[in-house]
Amino acid sequence: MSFRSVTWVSRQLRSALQGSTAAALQRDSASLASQQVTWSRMSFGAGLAAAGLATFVTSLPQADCAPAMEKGQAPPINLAKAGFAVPKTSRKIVFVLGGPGSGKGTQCSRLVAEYDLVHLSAGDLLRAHMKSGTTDGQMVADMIKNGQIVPSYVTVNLLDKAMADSGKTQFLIDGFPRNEENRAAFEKTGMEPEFILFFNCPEAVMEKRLMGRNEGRTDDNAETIRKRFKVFLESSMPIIDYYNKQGKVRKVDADRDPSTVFSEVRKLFEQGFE
Ligand SMILES: Nc1ncnc2c1ncn2[C@@H]1O[C@H](COP(=O)(O)OP(=O)(O)OP(=O)(O)O)[C@@H](O)[C@H]1O
Ligand SMILES: Nc1ccn([C@@H]2O[C@H](COP(=O)(O)O)[C@@H](O)[C@H]2O)c(=O)n1
Repeated sequence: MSFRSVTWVSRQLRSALQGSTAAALQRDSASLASQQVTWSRMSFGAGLAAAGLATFVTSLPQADCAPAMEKGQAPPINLAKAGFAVPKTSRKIVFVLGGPGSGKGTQCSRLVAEYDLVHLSAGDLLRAHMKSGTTDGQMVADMIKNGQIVPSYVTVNLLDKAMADSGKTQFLIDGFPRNEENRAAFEKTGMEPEFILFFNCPEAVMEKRLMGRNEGRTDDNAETIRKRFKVFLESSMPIIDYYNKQGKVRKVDADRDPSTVFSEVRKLFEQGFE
């Protein structure tokens, strides 16, 4: 099914929006049109009942809808904020894997600009957590500085919470799973990836990129980069092999300029989830 295709859910939602209960949203027909486009791009269904969604949309507080509608955009919809939990099994997940500096984050940013996807970087979540002031936070800071993989209970909890808080259903999970422990812990949650987007890049290219990144990361230095490459080869590559045996890996040659890489990434996403 394609990312852009109009699904049962979006069709049901659209017809619900055209009904009398959507009167408040129909005040601005131009805004409503843009809202329909947005929903039709939310392609593969979340498996949520259309009636429930319609009730939720029409019960959104005006404060949430009005500003976005004035700009001619879709109103922000956060199912979690409205107490509407998305079942874990309805989540559509793509794991984004590749060596350190292969360009995962760069390509994820481009993907979220084009598709209705939430980008969750395991590394970013861990970096935010290390500032939490908890014992775990200090452990995470030490492990990142040494290029080690943080225990899965920390990372999986952070990812699960971020997914739930987003109120969305489609996710790019970048930099996870990094080892067998990560993979097994995620599987236990009942969620599974639709496919794996794998950025293949020579070490020398990745090293040059990381040394030039200049984002103040404690692990972007020659010594830690060496350790991260070792961990990638020894612990992360076997995970890519594992998914490859399941026919789930979509590989991209990442040693090209960002736009060329993205045109290939886009093609792989247009294949949808088979
Ligand atoms: N195709 C590319 N060509 C040249 N430079 C790139 C390309 N893609 C990304 N970069 C640059 O390389 C650096 C690393 O990219 P990015 O942060 O996207 O990699 P990453 O795989 O997410 O890294 P990490 O796993 O360490 O977080 C950044 O400075 C980015 O601007
Ligand atoms: N699943 C993960 C992901 C990351 N880490 C730690 O964070 C560091 C930085 O990760 P990036 O994806 O931002 O490069 C990584 O080297 C690990 O220390 C992790 O433990 N588990």
